[in-house]
Amino acid sequence: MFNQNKVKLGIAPIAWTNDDLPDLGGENTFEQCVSEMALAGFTGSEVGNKYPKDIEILKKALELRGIEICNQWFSCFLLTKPFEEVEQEFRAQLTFLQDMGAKIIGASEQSYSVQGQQNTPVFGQKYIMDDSEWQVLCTGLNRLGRISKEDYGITLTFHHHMGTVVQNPDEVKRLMENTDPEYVSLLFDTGHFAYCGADPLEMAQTYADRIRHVHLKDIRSEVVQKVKEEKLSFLEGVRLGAFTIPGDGAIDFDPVFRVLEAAGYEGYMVVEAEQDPAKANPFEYALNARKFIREKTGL
Ligand SMILES: O=C1C[C@@H](O)[C@H](O)[C@@H](O)C1=O
Ligand SMILES: [Co+2]
Repeated sequence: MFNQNKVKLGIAPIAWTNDDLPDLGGENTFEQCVSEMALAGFTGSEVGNKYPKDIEILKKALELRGIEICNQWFSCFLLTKPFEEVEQEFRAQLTFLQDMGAKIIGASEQSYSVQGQQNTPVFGQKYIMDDSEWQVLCTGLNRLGRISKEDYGITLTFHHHMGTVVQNPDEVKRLMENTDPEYVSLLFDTGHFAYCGADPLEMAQTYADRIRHVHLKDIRSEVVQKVKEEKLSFLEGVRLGAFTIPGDGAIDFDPVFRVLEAAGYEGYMVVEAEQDPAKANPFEYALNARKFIREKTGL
């Protein structure tokens, strides 16, 4: 059994409004989004573009609904920007997260990423780092992780992601082996592992002791196959429904939950299932995801 007091459930606003494809759910308001998250039984949220920039307004809106910010995506450009520039942006985001009471920051290396390019195929076009770039990335992440831990009390988790320099299992392995567990943890995203052809269960088993944040997303295999065959971009795949909520796709979540449970996982598990809200009603899917997690974990 998961420890009911130590494991919390969140959901990402990306199912209501997709920041990478703003026409998806552009009509959904911030208030609708956070109200439906709470109604569906979630207590945590990540941060979307529609969230109020005024921190007091944001805090009040979340408090009214019993929701807290549990993580926010951070785009690192360690390979292509001076470290000091990355550090400055990182500290600004950490200041916000600390103010919001969050304990996690989810970093992704976005240098050379094709994830946001509408017309670049996501399979076969990703950038491969050379040895010196690996060195820059791992050293930079260790430095950022130390800053977030020691100056802000926030854990840096690294988000492996389709179309980025750290996508495949061998890349995640190299990153984990060459970063300090004290400063760099793993943001385990079931959907991104399954999408690139990795086994989320094997990844959970391998990195159980490094996982400090979880994104629960499922994939529709036939859509991922189409993305591969027709050389589509990551975002075209999102529009077509490559991702969905846990329990609605190809991933067997049961053994994954058992591995996290056995490892004594503590922290947030966040449903993150970006798809077209016109086809997949976000409130309905949030309710279904919550029900699925309750049935599989008792949480
Ligand atoms: O954590 C994430 C943040 C999104 O912006 C991203 O594209 C999505 O796929 C994801 O896993
Ligand atoms: Co994710």
